[in-house]
Amino acid sequence: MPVRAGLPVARAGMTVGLLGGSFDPPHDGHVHITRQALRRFGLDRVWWLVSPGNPLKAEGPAEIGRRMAAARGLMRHPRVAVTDIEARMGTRYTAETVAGLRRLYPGVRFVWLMGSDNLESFHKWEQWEWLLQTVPVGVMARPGDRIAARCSIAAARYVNARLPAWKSRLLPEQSPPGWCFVNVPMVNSSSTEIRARGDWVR
Ligand SMILES: Nc1ncnc2c1ncn2[C@@H]1O[C@H](COP(=O)(O)OP(=O)(O)OP(=O)(O)O)[C@@H](O)[C@H]1O
Ligand SMILES: O=C(O)c1ccc[n+]([C@@H]2O[C@H](COP(=O)([O-])O)[C@@H](O)[C@H]2O)c1
Repeated sequence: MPVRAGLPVARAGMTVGLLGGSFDPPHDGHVHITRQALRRFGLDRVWWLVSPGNPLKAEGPAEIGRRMAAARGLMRHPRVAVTDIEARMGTRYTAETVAGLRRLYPGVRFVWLMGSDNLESFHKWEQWEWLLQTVPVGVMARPGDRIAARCSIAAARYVNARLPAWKSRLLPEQSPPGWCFVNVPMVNSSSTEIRARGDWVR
């Protein structure tokens, strides 16, 4: 299948936030940070990248078709697309995905989005410094992880590249490296907790 088939459309000059995740299952925390990201980072679009599987997690997630269907059922917004881009491109590491998207969408300004728990472990990601030096990164507060994230290895190494929260709407225009932490109102949902309750069985 050509990679373009089934991929969202974006024009050169658009700003697109990428929210990668297992979405196993998707929940209102994902919806909440997506809406916050649109507003706080002044994005034209957000794309959910429903991952074939987090390379750092030993256990695989539920089948991707099921996670995609659940995500599409939950995330309804005219400027948000739920995608299986990584499965289509055959990528697993975020750096590979971002490199592929930049080739497929020349002129589109991508911003990598994540909750603060991911900033804490960001330095363990494949080619994380390349990623930070290639796309701006928008980080949103998540219960329990705000302080540790701001003291993380990545945050400390790139302290000079941090954009203050009051300038968050400038993030997409920022020449990398650039990242911004926004203290959004927090929603205390997690996929782990939903699975533990037995409300989603893999
Ligand atoms: N409640 C939340 N508040 C802020 N960010 C969140 C929240 N839930 C998920 N995220 C962020 O959304 C992205 C995708 O998260 P993911 O699909 O792993 O959900 P999760 O609830 O963290 O899942 P799990 O518990 O299985 O690790 C990550 O960047 C994560 O930090
Ligand atoms: O590229 C990596 O090394 C890497 C390591 C850990 C997580 N990620 C990405 O981070 C996103 C969030 O992952 P998860 O499993 O916490 O939802 C998802 O897009 C993963 O592919 C990427």
